[in-house]
Amino acid sequence: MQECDVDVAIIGAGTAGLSAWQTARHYSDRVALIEGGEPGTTCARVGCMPSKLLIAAAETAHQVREAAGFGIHAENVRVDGRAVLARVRQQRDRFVESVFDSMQRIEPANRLSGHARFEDPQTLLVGDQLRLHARSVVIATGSRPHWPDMLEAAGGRLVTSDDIFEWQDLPESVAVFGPGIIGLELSQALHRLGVRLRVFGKSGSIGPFQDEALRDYADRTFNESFHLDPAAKVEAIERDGDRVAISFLERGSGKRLTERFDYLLAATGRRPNLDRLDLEKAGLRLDDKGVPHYNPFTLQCQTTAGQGSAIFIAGDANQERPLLHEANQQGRIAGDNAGRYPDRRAGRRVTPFSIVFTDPQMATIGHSRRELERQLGGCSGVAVGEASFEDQGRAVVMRRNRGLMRLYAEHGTGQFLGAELFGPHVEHLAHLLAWAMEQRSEVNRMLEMPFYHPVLEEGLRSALRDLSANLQQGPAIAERCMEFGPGG
Ligand SMILES: Cc1cc2nc3c(=O)[nH]c(=O)nc-3n(C[C@H](O)[C@H](O)[C@H](O)COP(=O)(O)OP(=O)(O)OC[C@H]3O[C@@H](n4cnc5c(N)ncnc54)[C@H](O)[C@@H]3O)c2cc1C
Ligand SMILES: NC(=O)c1ccc[n+]([C@@H]2O[C@H](COP(=O)([O-])OP(=O)(O)OC[C@H]3O[C@@H](n4cnc5c(N)ncnc54)[C@H](O)[C@@H]3O)[C@@H](O)[C@H]2O)c1
Repeated sequence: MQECDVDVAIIGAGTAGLSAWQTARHYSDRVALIEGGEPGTTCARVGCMPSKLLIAAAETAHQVREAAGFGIHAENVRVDGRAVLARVRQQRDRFVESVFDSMQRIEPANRLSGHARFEDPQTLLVGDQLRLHARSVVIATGSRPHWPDMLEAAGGRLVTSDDIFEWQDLPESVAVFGPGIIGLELSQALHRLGVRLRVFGKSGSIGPFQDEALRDYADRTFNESFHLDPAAKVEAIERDGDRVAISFLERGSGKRLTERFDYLLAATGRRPNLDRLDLEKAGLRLDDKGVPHYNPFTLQCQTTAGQGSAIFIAGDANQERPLLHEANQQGRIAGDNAGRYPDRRAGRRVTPFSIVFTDPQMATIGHSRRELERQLGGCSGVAVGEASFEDQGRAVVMRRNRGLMRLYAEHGTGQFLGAELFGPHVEHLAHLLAWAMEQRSEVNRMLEMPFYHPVLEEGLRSALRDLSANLQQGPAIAERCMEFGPGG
C-alpha cells in the first residue's frame, strides 16, 4: 500500500469540503481533498440547483394558468414533461461543470479519489491503495436520503430526490412520503406540472414550522391544491405490477382507501455519511446516532476522553443545520482550525435561518417560539406580533395574498429574536429579518427604518407594529391604512 503524509486531509469534496480546502490551503501546500463518490457537490448535482430549476418550470406553468384571474387568457396550457426535465438537466450540468472548473485549481497531487475511512485518529485509508497520515482531518462527508423500512415494499418504484432529476418524462402520479422541506418543494412543483399526487406525513409536522398557527395555515393552503395529510394513517404499501398501491385511512372521513401511483418518493429525511468512516477507530466521543460531539464554534470533535481532537466536522455531516450557506461557513471554520491545529479559534456563526421555495414560501429566522420560551422563562418572556398577507396591499395587487407571519421579541429589552413566515416572496423578508438579528436590533429601531410603498415589506411593518404594541412599547394598531396608505 502506498503511504503519504499531508498536513490536512479533508474527507468529502462537497460545499463544506471545498471551502475547508480553500481555507486550510492558506496554512500549507499539503492539503489533500478526498472524494469517494460523484464529484460536483450535492447542491449542484441533486440538491438546491436542480430542485429550484424544477420549481421554476412549475411556477411558470402555474402563473400561466393563473393569468385568467387578471383577465388574461392563455388557452390549452400544455406541459411538455420531457422538455421540462431536459432543461433541468441541461442547466444543472452547467452548475456541476462550474464546480468541476473550480476544482481544476486544486493541484492534482492534492486531489484524491476513493472512499476514506479512519485507521487511527491521524491515519486514513483511501480506497485499497493508499494510507494517508495527516496532522489534522476535516470530516465533510455530507448526508444522503434516508427512509423507513416500510417504504421498501415499493421495490424499484421507490425513488428519492437523488433519482427524480434523471427522469426522462414526468410520471402520471407520485405518492410522496414526508411533508418536510424536500417533500413540500418537490410535491408542489410536480403537482403544478400536472402530476397527480398525495403527500403522507407521520408526525403532524409541515416543513420547518414550529409555530402551530403557521403550520395550520400552511396545511390549509397546500390542501387547497393537493392532498396532504401530515399525520397519515398508512395501512399498507404493496407493489402492483409497475405501480405502488397504498392503502390508508382518508383524512377526515377515516375511510380506508387504496390508491395506485407510478412512484413512491421517499422524502423522509437525510442521514449523515458517517457510518462507513470507521469512526470507532478515530477515538471520538459519539452521540447515540453516531455523530461526534463537537464544539459548534471551532467545529473541533471531542475525543473519548473529552479532549479536543485533531478532527473537525463541517456541513451536513454534523446535521446541525443542513443548509448550503452553513456548509460553506462551517467548512471555512473547520478548514481554518485544521490548518492552524493545534491552535484553534472560535469561528463566527451566523443567525440560523432557512427558506423553503414553495409558493407561498416558508421561512424561519432565529429561534423558534418554543425554544425562546424555554430560554426566557415561559411565555411571559416572549412577545409575539403577527400580520396576515390576506389584505396586504402589494400581495393583493399581485393576487398572491395568502400567508401569515409571526415575529418574536423579548419583553423588557424589545430585542427581536426570531420569526416564522409564510407568504409571497418571503425569501427577501427573511433576509431583512436575519440581518436585523445579526445587528441585534430592537423592534422599535426596526420600525424606524424606511419602508417604500406599495411593497410587501409594509406587511412586515404591520407585524413589527403589532409586536411593538404587544411589548407595550408602541401604540396598538388602530387605523393603519389611514396612516400609511392603502394595504400597509
Ligand atoms: C433536494 C435538495 C434540495 C436542497 N435545497 C437546498 C436549498 O435550496 N438551499 C439550501 O441552503 N440547501 C439546500 N439543500 C441542502 C444542501 O444541498 C446541503 O446542505 C449541502 O449541499 C451540504 O453540503 P456538504 O458539503 O455538507 O455535503 P455534500 O455536498 O454532499 O458533500 C459531501 C461529499 O463527501 C463525499 N463523501 C462522503 N463520504 C465519503 C468518504 N468516506 N470518503 C470520501 N468522500 C466521501 C460525498 O461523495 C460528497 O461528494 C438541498 C438538499 C437537497 C437534497
Ligand atoms: N430550501 C432549502 O433550504 C432546502 C431544500 C431542501 C432540503 N434542504 C435541507 O435538507 C434537509 C433534509 O430535508 P428533508 O425534507 O429530507 O427532511 P425534513 O426533516 O425536513 O423532513 C422529513 C419529513 O419526513 C417526515 N417523515 C419521517 N418519517 C416518515 C414516515 N415514515 N412517513 C411519512 N413521513 C415521514 C417527517 O415528519 C418530516 O416532515 C432539510 O433539513 C434542509 O436543511 C433545504
